[in-house]
Amino acid sequence: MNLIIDIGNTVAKIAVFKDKDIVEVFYDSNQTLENLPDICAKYAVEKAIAATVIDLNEQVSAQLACLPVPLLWLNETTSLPVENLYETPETLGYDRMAAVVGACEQFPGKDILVIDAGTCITYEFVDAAGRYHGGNISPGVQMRFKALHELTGRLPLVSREGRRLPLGKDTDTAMREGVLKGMEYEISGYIMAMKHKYPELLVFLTGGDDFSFDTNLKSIIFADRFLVLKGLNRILNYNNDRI
Ligand SMILES: Nc1ncnc2c1ncn2[C@@H]1O[C@H](COP(=O)(O)OP(=O)(O)O)[C@@H](O)[C@H]1O
Ligand SMILES: CC(C)(COP(=O)(O)O)[C@@H](O)C(=O)NCCC(=O)O
Ligand SMILES: [K+]
Repeated sequence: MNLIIDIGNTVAKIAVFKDKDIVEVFYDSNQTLENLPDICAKYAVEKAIAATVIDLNEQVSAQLACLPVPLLWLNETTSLPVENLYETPETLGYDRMAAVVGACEQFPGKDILVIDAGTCITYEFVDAAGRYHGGNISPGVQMRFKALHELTGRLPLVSREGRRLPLGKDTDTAMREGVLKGMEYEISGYIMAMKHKYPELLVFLTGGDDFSFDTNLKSIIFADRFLVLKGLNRILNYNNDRI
């Protein structure tokens, strides 16, 4: 079995895979990886892969250093089943690459836009020949709400849940709709622009912040919450002989 560890800016995701299939997924603190000992005790793990977009504290580094199985760190030196055209592979967040690999595995030979809505929203493009062209980074939903509150004198911290109106009638509804509609327009804008350039485009939506919105583009959109984990699993299997 494979142990997959994806350490994000907000949450760590840990999964166990058997071949290509997810057996179980855990959400954990990125400061403690509390569930890791139990997971290792529960499953006959043979090898592991980890990707992180944060600097790990001593506790987490030590936990990973003493895993009882070989551990592959995903970084710019890792062999990948796609070609990486990012000009600074050493600064790339490898959760982005994992999502791309996960998408290519499901639809090889397709032009794909991957949208990952987590702490940040990332947009990645990989072409039908398996070349990752790069992509864009914008603020995630919680970050938008937090920025409006923290960088102004009078705006409260508004939560995503609550009354929605097409045009705000008070501060709460104005801010909620401003953030959520802004994200929806941003996401559908990317999809439309890329679809214009690549008519056969497929789109994957992933990340912890669920997004379903009205669009006539629905038929080309696949939602897959576990795309990064699946991509990491694919990369681990791809590197089987190298770890
Ligand atoms: N079970 C869960 N545990 C933690 N966060 C969750 C969960 N389900 C949904 N979320 C949402 O997912 C967001 C984190 O998304 P994620 O893609 O994991 O971020 P990152 O990779 O940047 O850490 C949180 O801001 C939260 O709103
Ligand atoms: C863009 C990100 C902050 C996204 O992180 P996440 O929302 O998944 O926690 C992360 O991939 C990152 O720190 N990237 C480094 C910069 C780059 O990819 O070029
Ligand atoms: K993200």
